[in-house]
Amino acid sequence: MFPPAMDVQRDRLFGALTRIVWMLDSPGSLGGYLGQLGRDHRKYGIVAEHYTAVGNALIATIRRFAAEAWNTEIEAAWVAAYTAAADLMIGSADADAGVSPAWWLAEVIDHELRAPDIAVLTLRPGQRLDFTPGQYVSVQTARWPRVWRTFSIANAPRADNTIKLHVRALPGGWVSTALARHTRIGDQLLLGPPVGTMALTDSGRDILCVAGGTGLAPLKAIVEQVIASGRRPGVHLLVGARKAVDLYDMADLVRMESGFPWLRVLPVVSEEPAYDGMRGRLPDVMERFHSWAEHEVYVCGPASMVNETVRRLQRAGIPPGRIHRDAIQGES
Ligand SMILES: NC(=O)C1=CN([C@@H]2O[C@H](COP(=O)(O)OP(=O)(O)OC[C@H]3O[C@@H](n4cnc5c(N)ncnc54)[C@H](O)[C@@H]3O)[C@@H](O)[C@H]2O)C=CC1
Repeated sequence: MFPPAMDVQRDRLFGALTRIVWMLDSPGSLGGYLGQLGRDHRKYGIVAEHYTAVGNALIATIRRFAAEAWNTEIEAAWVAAYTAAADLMIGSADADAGVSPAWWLAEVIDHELRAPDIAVLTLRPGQRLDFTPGQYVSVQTARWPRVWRTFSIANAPRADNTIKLHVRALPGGWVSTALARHTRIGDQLLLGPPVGTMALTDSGRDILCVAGGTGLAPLKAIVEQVIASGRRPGVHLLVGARKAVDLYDMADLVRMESGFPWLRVLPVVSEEPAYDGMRGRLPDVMERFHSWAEHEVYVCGPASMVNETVRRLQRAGIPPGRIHRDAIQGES
């Protein structure tokens, strides 16, 4: 079910276990997370019996390495936690099976290399793909069977069911390089179900979006949704790139801006002293530019940039509930 190189899969399993243990005290969020995880696992062909096999192997492994720390009480706690998690995943996979495919076949209908390493792909899934702006999908290419990598959907839902992905070819990134450099119009890709919890809230507040690199994708989808909603909040979209040549979506963003006067798009370049526009690192520019104390804020990009930006927003007194980010597994 999984690719020969298991590094990413192992990280994901460990990440999921860690998250389950941390979230045991908040069953509501744990249920939402495991529900998505269960639906997402359908694309591997996983069925209920596999959960029993994995649970037995997992608990045997922990027992062995825990050595003297292990006792019947701990074993019972692990079995209860694993069983509850597996039941939630199986239940949501079963419910999903009645209404949605396990994966989608999607045709590449457009492929533009917008910067030396960045491509924007337009895909047409063969079946209806319902999603919420801000969500992401896992993608598999024919070049790398069973290797899935996640990319955010970069548009709000469209009548023709097409979606766009923003892909930077990373050094050593199998899927990202295949998508950016070796994929052509007419190729078929596999998509997993849309997942992720970053979504537009209904607060009516003005909005700040801070986008680093291709982290622009889900934020552009959210801004499109604001525009389509008919609401008129003020929206500031800070778009960061290291070099001006990496501002790969400006033509589209400027078009959006001219059609929606409440939107201001602010490109920021961090590593090109001669750049004739706003220069600096995103968290610094964000602080310099304005006070965002009353805004709803959405942040996406490299993990270090997101962490730093969120830290500064919290320091400025913005409550955590108004800061929206998503943990997305990047290419490795
Ligand atoms: N392609 C997609 O659909 C999505 C991608 N992402 C993530 O977004 C990231 C995008 O990466 P690249 O385009 O390569 O971005 P990049 O490395 O070129 O950086 C983009 C911007 O972030 C700033 N930045 C980078 N590190 C920073 C730090 N430590 N502190 C402050 N600012 C920093 C840069 O100055 C620049 O403005 C990846 O980590 C990817 O996993 C997240 C969601 C969706």
